[in-house]
Amino acid sequence: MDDASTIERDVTVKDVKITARDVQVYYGDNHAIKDVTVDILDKTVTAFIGPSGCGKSTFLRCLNRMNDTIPICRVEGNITLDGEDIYDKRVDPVQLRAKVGMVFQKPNPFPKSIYDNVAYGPRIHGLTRNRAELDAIVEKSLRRAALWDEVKDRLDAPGTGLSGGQQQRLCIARAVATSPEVLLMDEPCSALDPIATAQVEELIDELRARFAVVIVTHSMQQAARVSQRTAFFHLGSLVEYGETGQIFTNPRDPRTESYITGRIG
Ligand SMILES: Nc1ncnc2c1ncn2[C@@H]1O[C@H](COP(=O)(O)OP(=O)(O)OP(=O)(O)O)[C@@H](O)[C@H]1O
Repeated sequence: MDDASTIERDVTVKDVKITARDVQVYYGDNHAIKDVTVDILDKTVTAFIGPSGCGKSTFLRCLNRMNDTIPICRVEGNITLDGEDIYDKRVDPVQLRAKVGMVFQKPNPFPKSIYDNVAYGPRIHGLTRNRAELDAIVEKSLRRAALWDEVKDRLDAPGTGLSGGQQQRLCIARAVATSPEVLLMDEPCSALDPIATAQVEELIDELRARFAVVIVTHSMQQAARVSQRTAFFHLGSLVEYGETGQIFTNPRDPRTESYITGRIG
């Protein structure tokens, strides 16, 4: 076996966190995701890019069963997390979402204190035995979200009183507080100014030391800056998936090339 195939084999065996096989998603009669098969790697940032309406968010939501909450939405195919079928009847979607956390486009802190926003998940999942343990998780999560220094003196203040960028980092702290294994981010910077965007991008890079991160983004510059792997979607299909540098410098499919050079989208 040559070196290249050894490397490829190492990646597929050791580092795959999520597998998707022949995934179809329908909203009523609208076939929104067609035959998507992909392996998402652990400790890697994967970017989903593609023109508006191509299905990026829909596919992202399949990975923690958020589509279950949309009555007309139907998901077919197979998706596993660490080899376990996440659509198995025995899987509790609420538990799954603690393992596969999500951060949305618009920062959406609960109308609670900064502390309670972060403590919410550990409380409902019973992750701590006493206040000291909860305090420790809140501090660790806020540190991981690069927000601790800015809020440590006002943990009782409302989360909604923070700036947009701080609110988004609070939502990231809330998501990491349940010790997820995967973090899904749906255009997490689209409501942020350039400084807050840069902070969140830096944070994403740090988060990948611990988690698999999947980010939907409209910004190709952002995908190039933060991700190691990129998936290009078009009209509900996964057209091309590979190492980010290769996708942006040497795309194999003409549709990918048209998108990254600005001819479609
Ligand atoms: N809640 C929903 N109910 C019905 N149809 C939906 C719903 N969400 C998405 N769709 C449809 O599914 C298709 C894919 O939409 P989706 O939002 O996943 O694309 P996207 O690539 O994330 O788009 P954008 O970049 O504009 O956010 C579209 O045809 C859209 O109209």
